[in-house]
Amino acid sequence: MPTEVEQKTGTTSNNGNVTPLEARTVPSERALTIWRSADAVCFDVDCTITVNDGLDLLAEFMGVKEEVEALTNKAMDGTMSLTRSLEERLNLINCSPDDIRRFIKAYPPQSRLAPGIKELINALQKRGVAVYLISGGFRELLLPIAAHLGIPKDRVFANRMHWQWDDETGMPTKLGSDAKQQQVGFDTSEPTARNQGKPEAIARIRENNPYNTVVMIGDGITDLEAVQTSGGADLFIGSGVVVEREAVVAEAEWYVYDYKALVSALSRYKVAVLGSGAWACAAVRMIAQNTSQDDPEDEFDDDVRMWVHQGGELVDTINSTHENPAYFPGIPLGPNVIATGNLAEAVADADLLVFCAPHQYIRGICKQLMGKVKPGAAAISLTKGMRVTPEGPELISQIVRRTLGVDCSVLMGGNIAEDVGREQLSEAVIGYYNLEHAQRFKKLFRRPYFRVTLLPDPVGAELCGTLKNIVALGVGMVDGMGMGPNSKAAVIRQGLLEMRDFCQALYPSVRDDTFLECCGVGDLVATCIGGRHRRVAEAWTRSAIESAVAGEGNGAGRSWAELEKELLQGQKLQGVLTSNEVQQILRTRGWESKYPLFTTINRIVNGHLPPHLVVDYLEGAKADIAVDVEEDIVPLPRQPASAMARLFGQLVGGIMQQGGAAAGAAASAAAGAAAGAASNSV
Ligand SMILES: NC(=O)c1ccc[n+]([C@@H]2O[C@H](COP(=O)([O-])OP(=O)(O)OC[C@H]3O[C@@H](n4cnc5c(N)ncnc54)[C@H](O)[C@@H]3O)[C@@H](O)[C@H]2O)c1
Ligand SMILES: O=P(O)(O)OC[C@H](O)CO
Repeated sequence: MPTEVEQKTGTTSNNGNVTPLEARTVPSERALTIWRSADAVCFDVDCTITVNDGLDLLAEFMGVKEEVEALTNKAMDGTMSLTRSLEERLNLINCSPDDIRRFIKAYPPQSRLAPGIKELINALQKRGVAVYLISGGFRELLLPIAAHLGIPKDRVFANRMHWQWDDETGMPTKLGSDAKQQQVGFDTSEPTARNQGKPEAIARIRENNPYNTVVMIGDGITDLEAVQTSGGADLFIGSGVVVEREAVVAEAEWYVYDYKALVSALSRYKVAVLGSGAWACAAVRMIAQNTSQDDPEDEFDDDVRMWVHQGGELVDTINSTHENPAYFPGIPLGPNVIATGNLAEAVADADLLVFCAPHQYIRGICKQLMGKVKPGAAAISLTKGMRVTPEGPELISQIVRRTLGVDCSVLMGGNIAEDVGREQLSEAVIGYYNLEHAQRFKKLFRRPYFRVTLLPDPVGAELCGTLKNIVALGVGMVDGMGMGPNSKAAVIRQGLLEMRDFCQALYPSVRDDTFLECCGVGDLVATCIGGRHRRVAEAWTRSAIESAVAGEGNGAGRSWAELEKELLQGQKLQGVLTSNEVQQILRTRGWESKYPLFTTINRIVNGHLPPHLVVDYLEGAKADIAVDVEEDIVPLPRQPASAMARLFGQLVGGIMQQGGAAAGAAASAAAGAAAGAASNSV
């Protein structure tokens, strides 16, 4: 086998042929897909044994080596018709059945198998792939090889010798002493007896078997024909394991010097999910359903590894009960989900990486993964959030790409984890740069209840998933004040508008129609109806009002951290952090007034304005609030300033005096006044 250097420089290989510069040893995606989905693989016998289909060796055995070899090469190089070359070779060899028996005894198949061929055929057969031998050689010489490789006789396509029958003994024999008269001939009606015979043999195989995908592997020009004729093979793989032919190297879509390359390309994609929260569990469940499913392509390894941040007991519980009681109780993940607390172990050998942890941890996870990810792996991020650095914003998929050097798509949509776990209809898009990776991920995620479409706007999709969390906080505030659907719809509409403007201001390539997709308006509506951000923001607002009414805690109510812990029980509330991150961008770019809803929500979240102003966001954004940019970029915001809290308390007190249950309506009316007061007092 030539070394990599020899291949690249076009030097002479060990068999005397010149290796072309462009040896196609790296399969195209097309070739890989066909190879992995093959129902039948046909081998030319020449590339399964170290000496040309036995005929050359038989020639040596019969003492006519050089003459026969020359004829073989003429047929292989296409300079002589196959039929003629066979006739002439057979005439020269001129053997009897007894000669063949002696020959096979002298050269048993196991002594001349090509390196790695048995392992390759075993691997194919283990996968349920039908293996054939198709050869321009002779059945009489090939059947022992087929038997040794575990290939049934009826899967051997080759020529058949004709024998003369001895009048005396009734046994097949050769005649007389004159070589010319001893010719036994062969059956020229077999397709393999002529050029174009291999595609014809494959067409026959296809006629008699329901194969969708057939691959031909060989080292000669007649093998290459298998793919150049309609009805023949879907893919030709050139083999340089035994002999390398320039014409074949030049034409083969994929060329191998070692059968190990084919065995390893057969192996299925291994999947690792990084995260074990509710959405990670819903995702791993879908993935595990798909990888364990019997599908014709069978592209994925059944087992799916899931990294569990907590490790320890939770890992053991998941592996023994196949459930994650901490984040996804009552919903089975699947017996083929294998949890591990070891990040490196989770990604070892993984071809497909699914990132699904809260956004604030992704950078740390990636740092730990540097140098541990398989080269050529592809990633997808399900995480909603972004990072803001002094240099500007960085999306989660960008962090993955930058730190690990792998392609990273995103999967976004209105996907409340528990609903997906209950197999209720949900939609998602895969935003992608690399279409082939996106298609593979689509196969990994799509389920009858989970519709996945591809969207060539990865940035738009990811930012939508990030920004909707801010709007959901606003909707939760509206709920917390007891306001109805009209007010929520108004906040949602303005939120969608600001989401679009913000995305396109930062990334002008983001498409308008992305906002009408399930990652845009779909996710926004789902989160604002049933998400945790809405729920926690509602509780936060109610608590603030109650505390103000009771005159306790300076009207501050309970903190976000406290409510996150109590209501989400380990799940993370990313929207508060995202609001601060987005606000830093708005502030540093002087865009706050262009995004009045985002700005007002951020000021409310941080206690600079009362919640009522969420429905009067134009006023909220006008308030002249001095904030320390650096100080604001903290994981959880500080409590309201005491001056603000007092103001908030007075305001709510006034509202409550106006009519108890009607407080919500009154609150919105009072919001304008509050904004003015707030701007004066902070
Ligand atoms: N929950 C949903 O319905 C849903 C739906 C769609 C998208 N998402 C997004 O998916 C991502 C993950 O959400 P989720 O619901 O799976 O999890 P989550 O947001 O509820 O967070 C819990 C997970 O965070 C992990 N965690 C806690 N501390 C950690 C640390 N220091 N380092 C690393 N991991 C840590 C926990 O182990 C647990 O797996 C988020 O970005 C979220 O916005 C969530
Ligand atoms: O529960 P939330 O608010 O984090 O939203 C969950 C998902 O992002 C909805 O698609």
